[in-house]
Amino acid sequence: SLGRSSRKRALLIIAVVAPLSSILLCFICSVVWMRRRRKGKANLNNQAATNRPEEDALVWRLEEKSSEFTLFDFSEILHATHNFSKENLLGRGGFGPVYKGQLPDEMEIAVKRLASHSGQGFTEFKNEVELIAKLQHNNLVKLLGCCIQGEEKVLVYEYLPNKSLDFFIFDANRTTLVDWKKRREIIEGIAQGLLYLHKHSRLRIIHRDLKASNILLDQDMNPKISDFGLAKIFSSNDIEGSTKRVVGTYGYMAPEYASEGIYSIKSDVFSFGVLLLEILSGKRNSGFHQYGDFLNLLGYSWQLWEGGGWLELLEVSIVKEIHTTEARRYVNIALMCVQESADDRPTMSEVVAMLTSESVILPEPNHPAYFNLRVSKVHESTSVVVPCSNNDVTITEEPDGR
Ligand SMILES: Nc1ncnc2c1ncn2[C@@H]1O[C@H](COP(=O)(O)OP(=O)(O)OP(=O)(O)O)[C@@H](O)[C@H]1O
Repeated sequence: SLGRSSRKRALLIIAVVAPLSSILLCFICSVVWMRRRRKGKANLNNQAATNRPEEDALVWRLEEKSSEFTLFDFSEILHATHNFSKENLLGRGGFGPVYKGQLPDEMEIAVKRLASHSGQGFTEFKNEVELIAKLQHNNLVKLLGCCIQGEEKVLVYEYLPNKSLDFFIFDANRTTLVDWKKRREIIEGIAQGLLYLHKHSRLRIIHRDLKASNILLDQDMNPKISDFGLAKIFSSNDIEGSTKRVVGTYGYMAPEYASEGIYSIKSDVFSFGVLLLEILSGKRNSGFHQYGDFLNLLGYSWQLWEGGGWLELLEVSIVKEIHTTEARRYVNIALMCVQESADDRPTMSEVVAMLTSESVILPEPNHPAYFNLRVSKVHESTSVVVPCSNNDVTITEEPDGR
């Protein structure tokens, strides 16, 4: 009877294990099949790609460089986004709409469809693809792949479910969802992401459009810097550039970049400083808001700093959570970042050191001339591209409404 019962048990185990292992086998086969299919499609896609040499070269380079990078077929993108349906629309940026999508393996994605009328479309797209494909950091949005087919240029990113930072910090109903502890983690995450771009990635990258709407939040509210289409690659000796076409966002641009088109890692530091003031205060630097005598947050912050009333700058919900010494330190760091002279601003390595160690002594920030400015026409928080002569100050017009 002992033998019979162990035979029974063996039969029972076989009855349970056999179907399970065949399900597992089917699953592995279908994953392999899907991968092969995608690779095959990518190759077909390459052959079918337009004959423009620039595009061909891009496709070739992508294939060679990054094995994790997927070249999607346009039909896959259409399927994932329900034909770019309204329901899937996440929002519109300076270079086109962004849609939520889902791949056949249920992975959620964000699909950025480059507007065909974007003046700098292909170049911006090409930069973005080339740059992000190489970057790996916890505080950067991951680019999963792209699709180039005829006039269609599409970027596929990991989907981040918690929207962007501006959605929380500038809305009185949501601002309490990000307490001081979370804000501190967000500030440090952004600083680490930017430091990686400036220093620790293989390339030197200047973001050029850092702002609250370009900070996306994952399921744990960790910050991820997005939108690298405007960034530039620099060789290790080249830390500054100049352009006749200023690309950035009103309110976040360093004075030398806005007026002369000069950008450097220090113009990113300026934008970081503005962002830091916004996170501390819950107020936008530019917009229709008026802060005392000043039409922007920078002037207002300087006024409070010099009068010793900087505690007033802080968002009311965080005032009770933050120690006065720590609050002063953060305002001090922010004001150092937005100093008028790029040379006076700290590097992101220094910023990270100041943020993470209380033993780092902070110098007093220099009083900038724009403290006295009454900026009257700066009012948008959307990326703009403005032609810029190296002699003229161009931030005088309102950007086009979209
Ligand atoms: N990876 C993503 N996951 C989830 N939502 C995203 C993702 N990327 C972008 N979005 C959302 O799509 C919208 C448009 O984003 P996009 O980056 O194109 O423009 P923006 O940052 O709002 O503006 P601009 O182009 O002026 O910088 C935003 O609401 C953003 O939150």
